[in-house]
Amino acid sequence: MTGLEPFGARLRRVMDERGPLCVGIDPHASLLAEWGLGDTVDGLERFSRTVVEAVADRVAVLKPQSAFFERFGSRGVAVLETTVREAREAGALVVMDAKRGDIGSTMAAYAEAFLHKDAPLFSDALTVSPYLGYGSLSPAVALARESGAGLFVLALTSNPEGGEVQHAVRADGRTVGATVLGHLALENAGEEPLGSFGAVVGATLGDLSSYDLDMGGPILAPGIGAQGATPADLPAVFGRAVRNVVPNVSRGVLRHGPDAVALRDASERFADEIRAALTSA
Ligand SMILES: O=C(O)c1cc(=O)[nH]c(=O)n1[C@@H]1O[C@H](COP(=O)(O)O)[C@@H](O)[C@H]1O
Repeated sequence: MTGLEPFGARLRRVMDERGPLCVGIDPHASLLAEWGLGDTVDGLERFSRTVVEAVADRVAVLKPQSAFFERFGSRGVAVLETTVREAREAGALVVMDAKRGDIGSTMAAYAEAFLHKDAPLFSDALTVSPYLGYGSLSPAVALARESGAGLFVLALTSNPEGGEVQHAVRADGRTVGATVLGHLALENAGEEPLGSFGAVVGATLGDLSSYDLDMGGPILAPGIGAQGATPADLPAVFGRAVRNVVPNVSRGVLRHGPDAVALRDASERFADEIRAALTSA
């Protein structure tokens, strides 16, 4: 299989051209209602298309949250396929937020579903959970390398409950989260200008100076906007690794719809605030 150029290289380029913002496509039932849309497949389709038309030609990354599409069954998944295709055609990279993770042999099938270049849901990268053991992700790592796709592996998540697993200290004295970051550093070794194997680290987490976040790959940083973090927090949370951060905003942008201009303006405001925060870092 001839793959695309590696995800990390493609991501670095689009981040340099457009800035690093990732807008999440999270069609919550409450947002569909606020937009005056039905909680229906038609509403889902109009919501997703509006977001793609408003911002896919200007942000680096769009991140559809699969659950909000799966909720509608096969017709919702069909909308997800169209959303991914149209976002990619407009020049954004698509991170499929499906947070898959399973025993290795099943993980191979999840990888085929999202990371095989001929799959209907092929995406530039996929969020995955390493909490069945990092090694269980090997089939996804292998297929991502072959396709020129990437992974974002949950390391230190934005939700307060995550700490009981991720900050837990192993027998060797390292935390579970640091162990995940260590695995990613090995995957990305020697990859220039940026590796394809990223971590998810919440922008809400405050001081992370005890973690080595500089692992050669991108860091997807959700939590800005609705979860309380701001672009100004990024330098303090991520330190030197801030140059590799892809900050995600979902509801903070989406609540400005359904007007496309208002959505675009909201996304530009976050992009400007992120640029200002990174410049001062
Ligand atoms: O993997 C993710 O994207 C993710 C990881 C995490 O630790 N926290 C987190 O909020 N997310 C996702 O990021 C998005 C955040 O949405 P907002 O809080 O509306 O900006 C949702 O789609 C979450 O599922």
